[in-house]
Amino acid sequence: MTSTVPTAASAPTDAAPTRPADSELELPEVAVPDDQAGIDALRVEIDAIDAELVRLIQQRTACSHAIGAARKKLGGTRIVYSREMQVLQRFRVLGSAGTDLGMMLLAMGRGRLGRR
Ligand SMILES: C=C(O[C@@H]1C=C(C(=O)O)C=C[C@H]1O)C(=O)O
Repeated sequence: MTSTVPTAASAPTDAAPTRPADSELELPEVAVPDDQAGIDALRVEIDAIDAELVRLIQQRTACSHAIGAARKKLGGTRIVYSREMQVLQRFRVLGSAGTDLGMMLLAMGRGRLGRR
């Protein structure tokens, strides 16, 4: 049987116009600091962002597990590859590493059942 689990190979590729090259990512302007205090301030911002990202990833994973458990109870499949491809589409704006990030989030959402 052919596996349809999204992989780096099957994930949306560079061929689609919506995935920018890594050098062309659309990022907000952040002024380059000219002293150590400026670097420290940016690190404070990064730490706050990372803490929020961890919280959001925990929430996302819990939501994903809940949907999977509900579908299992209702007699459906735990994994829906067509939906996973839609999810990956959102991460294309972050370039190739963004696709990798989306794949990692999907793997966390699949949990133990998704491991091959
Ligand atoms: C959460 C769902 O179930 C699974 C997990 C997904 C996810 O983590 O985004 C996406 C599709 C499914 O494989 C869903 O169908 O929305």
